[in-house]
Parts: sequence; C-alpha cells; structure tokens
Amino acid sequence: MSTQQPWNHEEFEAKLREKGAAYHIHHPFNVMLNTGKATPEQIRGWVANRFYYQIAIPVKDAAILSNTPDREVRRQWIQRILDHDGYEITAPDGTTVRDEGGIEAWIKLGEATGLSREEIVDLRHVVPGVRFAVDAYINFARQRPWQEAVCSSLTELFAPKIHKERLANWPEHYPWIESAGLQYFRNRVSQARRDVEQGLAVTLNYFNTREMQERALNILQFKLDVLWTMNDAMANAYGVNK
Ligand SMILES: O=C(O)c1cc(C(=O)O)c2c(n1)C(=O)C(=O)c1cc(C(=O)O)[nH]c1-2
Repeated sequence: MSTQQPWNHEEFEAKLREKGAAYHIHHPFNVMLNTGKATPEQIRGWVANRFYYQIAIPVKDAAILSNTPDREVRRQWIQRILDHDGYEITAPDGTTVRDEGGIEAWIKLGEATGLSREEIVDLRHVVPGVRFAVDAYINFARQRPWQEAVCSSLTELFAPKIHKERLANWPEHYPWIESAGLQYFRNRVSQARRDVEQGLAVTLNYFNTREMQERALNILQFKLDVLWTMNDAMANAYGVNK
C-alpha cells in the first residue's frame, strides 16, 4: 500500500494528462489515416470497425447510469446516451424536438466513404480483436464501481485533438469523401470537452488517496489499451502503409 500523500487536484490532473503519450493518436494505423496515406479500403475498414465502438458507447453509459445512485450524476450523464442514440421528444403541447445522434452521423460518415448502411450495421467487417477490446470496455463499466467507469472515459481528454486532426487533414487528402460525411467529428469536438469536464470532476474527487489515484492512472491505461488494441487489430487486418 502506498503511504505517500495524495497529489493535489492540479498534480493529479497533470498525471492523467501525461497518459496522452499512449493515446491511439500515435498508433501507426491512425498516423497513416490522418496523414493521407490510407487507401479507400483502409478508411472503409476503419469506419466499419469503429462503428462497433460507436454502438458500445451508449450501452456503456447506460451501465454507468444503472450503477450510480446519484441523481445529479444521472441527470448529466444521460446526455451522453442522447448524444449517440439521438432522440425524439414530444412536449405536452405537441412540439417535437429530434436529433439523429452520433451513431446515425457515423453511418453517414460510412456512406460518404462508400460503405452501404447495411454492411455497417450488420457488423460484417468487424474483426475479432476490435470486438474483444470494445466488449472489455463495456464489461468493465458493468462490473466496476461507477466512478471507475467514469474514470475510464477520460481518454476523451485527448479526443478533441484527434477529431480536429481529421477535420484538418481528411478534406485535403481524401477529397473523394464528401465534407458532410465529417459532421460526426465536428459535433464531437465540443461534446468531448463537456464530457471531460464532468468526468474529471468525478475522478478528481473520488480518487482521493495516493493509492486510489494510482489506481485511476491504471484504469486510464486500461482504456488507452482498449483503443490501442483496436488499432492493432485493424492494422493487422488492413495493413499499414509507410
Ligand atoms: O475518434 C476517436 O479517436 C475517439 C476516441 C474516443 C476515446 O478517446 O475514447 C471517443 C470518441 N472518439 C468518440 O467519438 C466518443 O464519442 C467517445 C466517447 C467515449 C467514452 O469513453 O465515453 N470515448 C470516445
């Protein structure tokens, strides 16, 4: 057991952010995608496989909702499910508000790359390594205390940069993908920032001894490994061009 003093919030947050060095933004398969070296086949392979992650996220968030007795947390956390699944809500006066949600936006991204809706949603292209890695994330959220599951979402600290990189580079390198198809990435930049604020607040407060803070870093590493392993599996299936 560690007998050291806990890091203060600033130090602890800095330790979490240091973990960005192991983010999948640095994986050779992602570097290939974001530097314009990928073939249409490789891009389609990535989009079709990442769809399995997209559909897992609201399931994972529903596990967190079901595990927390804290109503204030649930009030905020439910937004993530709406972000991905979309919603159609009719007020008592009959007015309806709808949003197609991130999963639908991801399907549109897939269609913009030349995949059919059917071959995306029936998961035929999802390779075993991606499936196992994503399932591990869902299982972790189902089985561990909800604060640990919240902590595991903190790879989102590093996500705005990867989305912005795609928005900056894909139109130049892959002009055959219609710009409207990239809407998912545009939406996520601000959504990820908001998610991170909430996830960080829970994590900084809950992991309040040095031993727990070290556990939080290991949890974040687990999630980084989920994303890294997905990229390994896709690199194995589709290859990496130098
Ligand atoms: O494209 C990416 O590289 C990337 C990474 C991550 C991430 O770091 O987990 C997420 C997303 N995108 C994303 O779009 C998203 O909605 C999301 C939710 C979560 C989460 O763990 O709750 N991660 C991510």
